[in-house]
Amino acid sequence: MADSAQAQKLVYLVTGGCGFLGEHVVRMLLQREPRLGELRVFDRHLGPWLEELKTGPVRVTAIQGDVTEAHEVAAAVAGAHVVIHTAGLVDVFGRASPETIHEVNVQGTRNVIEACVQTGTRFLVYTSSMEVVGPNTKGHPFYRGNEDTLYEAVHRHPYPCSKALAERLVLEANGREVHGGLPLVTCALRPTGIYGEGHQIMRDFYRQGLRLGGWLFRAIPASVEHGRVYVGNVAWMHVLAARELERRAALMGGQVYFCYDGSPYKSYEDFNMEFLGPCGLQLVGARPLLPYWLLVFLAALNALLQWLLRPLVLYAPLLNPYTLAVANTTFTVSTNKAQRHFGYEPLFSWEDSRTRTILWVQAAGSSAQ
Ligand SMILES: NC(=O)C1=CN([C@@H]2O[C@H](COP(=O)(O)OP(=O)(O)OC[C@H]3O[C@@H](n4cnc5c(N)ncnc54)[C@H](O)[C@@H]3O)[C@@H](O)[C@H]2O)C=CC1
Ligand SMILES: CC(C)[C@@H](O)CC[C@@H](C)[C@H]1CC[C@H]2[C@@H]3[C@H](O)CC4=CC(=O)CC[C@]4(C)[C@H]3CC[C@]12C
Repeated sequence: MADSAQAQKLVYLVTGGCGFLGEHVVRMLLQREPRLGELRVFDRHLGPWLEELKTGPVRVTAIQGDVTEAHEVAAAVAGAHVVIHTAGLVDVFGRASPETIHEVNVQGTRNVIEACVQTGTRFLVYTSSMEVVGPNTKGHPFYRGNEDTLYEAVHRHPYPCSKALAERLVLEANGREVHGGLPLVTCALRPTGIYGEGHQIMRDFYRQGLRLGGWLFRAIPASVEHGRVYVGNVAWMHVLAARELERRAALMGGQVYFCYDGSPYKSYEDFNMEFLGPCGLQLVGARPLLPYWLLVFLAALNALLQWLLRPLVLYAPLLNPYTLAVANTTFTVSTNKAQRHFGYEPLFSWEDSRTRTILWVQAAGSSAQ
């Protein structure tokens, strides 16, 4: 990619490009990557909105494919200059089996790496997660931590296990020789809890509140802080990292970067109310209405019901032992590593992020009526 940016038009591939984050990455690339010649959008489920993107100056190629199929990945990667790998199974609610989560998140990532090596693609940005670090199974808080903070990352749940394994594969692949003899350059971005237009969990909370007459009931102490980051800023960090990865390969190659912005540090539920409150919902209780032991019991009951009902119907409520433990453990980050290494600054202010999200929730809610 050494030629001048204006002269050479580059080919980018975004896996998972029709997902919540992926769509924002696709749109951000089209708006803010002047070197883009072709944008390949690879996803198991292609969105109809892709068609509207095909009328612009950049060639947009929609590829329906599965990252667990190595040949499909290789065909999509061949000829790409940069791969942004966001595809994954984001499941902490027991919808998919542990085997499927591993197959998609780990083997799928392995397939992307091998495709880069075999076809000569040199730059790979991986969407990792805060969950690679924690919260751990011991409930240890991670308070305003950074990439160098010592923390005992202990996982049992399939999702964080798969993200940690995949991230390690990506970082270890940095420096491998690709077809053509040059080295592969990789980095991993670790977003905290992403919110914004298209966040299905936020929509589920909104609809749950509507069903309960406009009320949501506090389950987590307000003192438990959970890091959140606006999806537009996560997309921007991906675009910036992909752009700078060649020029700063020696500095960025094999590195991880937490991804966060100026969104306030609040409990998960209080943060959600920044958007659900203006949409008419109220959070009942200055402190949790139920004792923690009862929440633990109800979460375990949900897990039992999920197991019993699985042959008949998928029962996957928000409350389960894992989501309760994560929500109840402080996890916030504070770092400038991405700013120091590749000049990342949030593109959207907290006020702008909040307004955009509120407008989306209102539209999503009205469609739910
Ligand atoms: N949502 C969040 O709060 C966070 C998400 N992340 C990571 O960001 C990435 C994107 O997550 P979201 O946008 O939230 O999830 P999402 O579920 O909205 O998007 C994932 C996309 O990947 C696609 N996909 C899944 N399996 C596939 C397969 N086998 N082959 C091809 N495509 C496949 C899906 O169709 C979907 O479009 C994931 O890697 C996730 O681990 C990281 C931190 C926080
Ligand atoms: C039912 C109540 C206990 C309620 O408060 C539960 C909230 C719970 C659904 C969320 C609390 C924390 C969230 C996770 C966190 O943001 C980190 C994540 C990173 C990812 O890579 C994927 C999503 C998630 C696991 C996110 C999922 C939803 C929560 C567990």
